Amino acid sequence: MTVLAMDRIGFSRDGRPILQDVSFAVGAGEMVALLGANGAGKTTILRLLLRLLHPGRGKVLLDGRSLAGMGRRELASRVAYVPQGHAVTFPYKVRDVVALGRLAETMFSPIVSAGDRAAADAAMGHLAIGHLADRSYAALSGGERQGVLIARALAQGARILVLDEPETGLDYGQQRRLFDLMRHLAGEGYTVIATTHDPLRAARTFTRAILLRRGRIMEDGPAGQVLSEQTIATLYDADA
Ligand SMILES: Nc1ncnc2c1ncn2[C@@H]1O[C@H](COP(=O)(O)OP(=O)(O)OP(=O)(O)O)[C@@H](O)[C@H]1O
Repeated sequence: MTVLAMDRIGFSRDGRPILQDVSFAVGAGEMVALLGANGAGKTTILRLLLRLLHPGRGKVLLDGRSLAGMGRRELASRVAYVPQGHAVTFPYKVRDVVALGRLAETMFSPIVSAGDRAAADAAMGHLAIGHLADRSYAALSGGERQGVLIARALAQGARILVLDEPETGLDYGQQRRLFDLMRHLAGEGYTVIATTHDPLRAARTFTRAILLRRGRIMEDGPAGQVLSEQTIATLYDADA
């Protein structure tokens, strides 16, 4: 069943088309890779899904309802963003970073309740990172940080996770653990949508790939089939 969809989306900046006629529908339990050359429009799609941008044409639909009329709180409880593992200078403990996911529920109240703490602990337990709870977030490795940011998204209560190049800066082992985790969550019915610059891994790991070329969908289908040598060559050859 479709949980999140784009219906004939068009988006321009300064009169320049960035996305044209982009349509797709994603169901629960799908793990979707969004691939394309630099500037193809991947991040723009993520930002539209999170309603950080508004489409010029078409609609983004969550459970069949347009995002346009949805409250910020409702949206945040359904769709969570996992940014690239960013560096922080403040000495937050991991538990506090995960509890920040509850801000969507507490409407930005600075008070984190016992319930919020319990949700944060549950999310860390779910991802088997409870042992990091009292560590400083700033002192974690890139892979550990990504795990914490995913826990924050789970603490938010969202079942749809939107990740921006989650493998960036991670070594091979950390990448593998991260993708295993994403696959595990998809197996539990979470919807995972991630941009990536690694077509070979996407072909092996994701259930589905959407290939974006110059703001249009070039291919959309089972990742292992869609990501052939030929399509990968076309996708990344800007002059072709
Ligand atoms: N704030 C902005 N103002 C003007 N143009 C922008 C802005 N953000 C993005 N763009 C343009 O929109 C197009 C799509 O950008 P987007 O970031 O979605 O691409 P991407 O596929 O995510 O690229 P990358 O792989 O480099 O992250 C690019 O041509 C980019 O220059």
